[in-house]
Amino acid sequence: MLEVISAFSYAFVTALVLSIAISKFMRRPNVDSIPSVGPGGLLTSYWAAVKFIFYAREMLQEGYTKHKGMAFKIPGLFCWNIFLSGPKLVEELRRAPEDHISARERISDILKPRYTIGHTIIHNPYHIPIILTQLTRNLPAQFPDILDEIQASFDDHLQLNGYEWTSVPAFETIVQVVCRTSNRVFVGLPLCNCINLSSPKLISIRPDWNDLTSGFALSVVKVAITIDFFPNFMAPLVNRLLSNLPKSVQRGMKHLRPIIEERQKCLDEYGSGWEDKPNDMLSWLMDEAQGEERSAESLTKRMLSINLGAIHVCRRYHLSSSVILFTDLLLLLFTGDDIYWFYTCIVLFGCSSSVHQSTTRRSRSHCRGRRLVKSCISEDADSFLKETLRFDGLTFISMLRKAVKDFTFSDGTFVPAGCTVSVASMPIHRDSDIYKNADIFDPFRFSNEEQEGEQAWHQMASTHPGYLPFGHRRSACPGRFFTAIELKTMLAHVVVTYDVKFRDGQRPANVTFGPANSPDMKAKILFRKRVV
Ligand code: HEM
Repeated sequence: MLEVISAFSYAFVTALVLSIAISKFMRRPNVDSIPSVGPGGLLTSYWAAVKFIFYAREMLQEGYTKHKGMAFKIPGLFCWNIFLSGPKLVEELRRAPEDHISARERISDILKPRYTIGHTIIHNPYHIPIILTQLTRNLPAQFPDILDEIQASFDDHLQLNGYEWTSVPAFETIVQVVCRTSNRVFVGLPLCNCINLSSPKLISIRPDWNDLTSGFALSVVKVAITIDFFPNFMAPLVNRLLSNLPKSVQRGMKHLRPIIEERQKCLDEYGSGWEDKPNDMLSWLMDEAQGEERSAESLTKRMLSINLGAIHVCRRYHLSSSVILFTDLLLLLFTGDDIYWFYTCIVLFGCSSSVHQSTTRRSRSHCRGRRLVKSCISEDADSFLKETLRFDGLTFISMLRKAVKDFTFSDGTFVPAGCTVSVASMPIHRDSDIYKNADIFDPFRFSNEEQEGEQAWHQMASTHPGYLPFGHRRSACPGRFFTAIELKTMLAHVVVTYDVKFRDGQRPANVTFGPANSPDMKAKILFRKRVV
């Protein structure tokens, strides 16, 4: 009897999902004039949509090769996905008005902010100019803290025993390091001791706050994905059953409320004359927040959302992050012996391996600190990261948008309201008309003046129609300057401080899901203290 009931439930759920999918499909706008990759019929297009989950790279490459400089489309389960290629269309997409082609609407479709992070985060994004300007401007002042936190968090999470090799999960370790480093800049040391007048005893809030911020991103994404599978009218119910936003906000407020209240007290008392005012994200937010946004609850939601962008967002939704990039970079660096040695020599000893041979142990360790700082800002480190993003792109597409009104590009490509539009960035990054030897990983491609180095866009954080990991111009990632410094410092620290290898010397294969491409999240790497 139980078996019959369970078979019936499966059949019911399958029928429900299929009928929702078919009804959404039937309402897909007509985009017949745009060439398709894969079949486009009522049922066959489902095959193409499923194929895209496993072969996105190949399908995007096929579209790019056949329709370079134009638009092409690939069916999704519920809508047509339109992809653009070529600098002209990329520039037009960037210039398209937000009320026609909207980044906010697309991100709302993806993250369901009404349910997951709060509607106002998307519709009153006052934190974005703060990330872009205040955070970026303060990077030199923040650098000693960034370096200090990176050193401390690697120490804490690797737990090395003398010079023995220790195996750690790469992704989880990097999540912890990025989480701590970002939050050192976002909210300062565990307790803002300069202002906690009522409780001089320092109590570390860090483990729980770290736990919360690193877990928050994942839970937001899970809820958003689940809601996607239900019709709109059921979203509030699904959300109520699954969402832990209220709990997360309460948990976050336990840590942030006392800090916010103390800071507010000092602001009221000293105003602009408050000499010890903390110089961090929380303070900048408090300076700019208006009305209801000033409450501890709203500020906590805002801080959690900034963490969501900074730490790790979702593979499933083609949003990449510092964590995935750094894990990928580590795997690349320590797979290729040549790359590793060349890079190590540059970081430790300047530019050539002959210097490496001749440098004495004493002078090596003496130079270490200085070199570390120097290498963080070196063009080579920058080029290394930029090349990793180009070559092994964490997603195959960029500039995710949704048409909220019909829009026509200058070449006549007509995008009806409701369709999604993105740029096929992976084939652009591997286009040999843009990059010499595009299929070769050349860590110093952008710092080598004879190649792309002479062009204005050789820096990791600069954007260009031929380089799109952060989007392009106006709505490009505001945290890219911060992430560049954070990751270069992490890279230099790892190379200077540790020897790293895989257990069997083999890099585990990347995992792809639709247009998302990430290193194996379960990969383990071995660390040991570098012998000097
Ligand atoms: C390797 C690291 C990172 C990558 C590859 C990355 C990539 C991106 C991309 C592709 C976008 C969308 C741009 C567009 O729509 O055209 C974006 C948006 C965003 N990123 Fe990042 N990001 C990274 C790190 C960060 C960090 C560290 C922060 C915060 C400090 C951050 C905060 C944001 C925010 C708030 C947005 C939304 C901007 C908006 O809606 O206008 N990101 N990022």
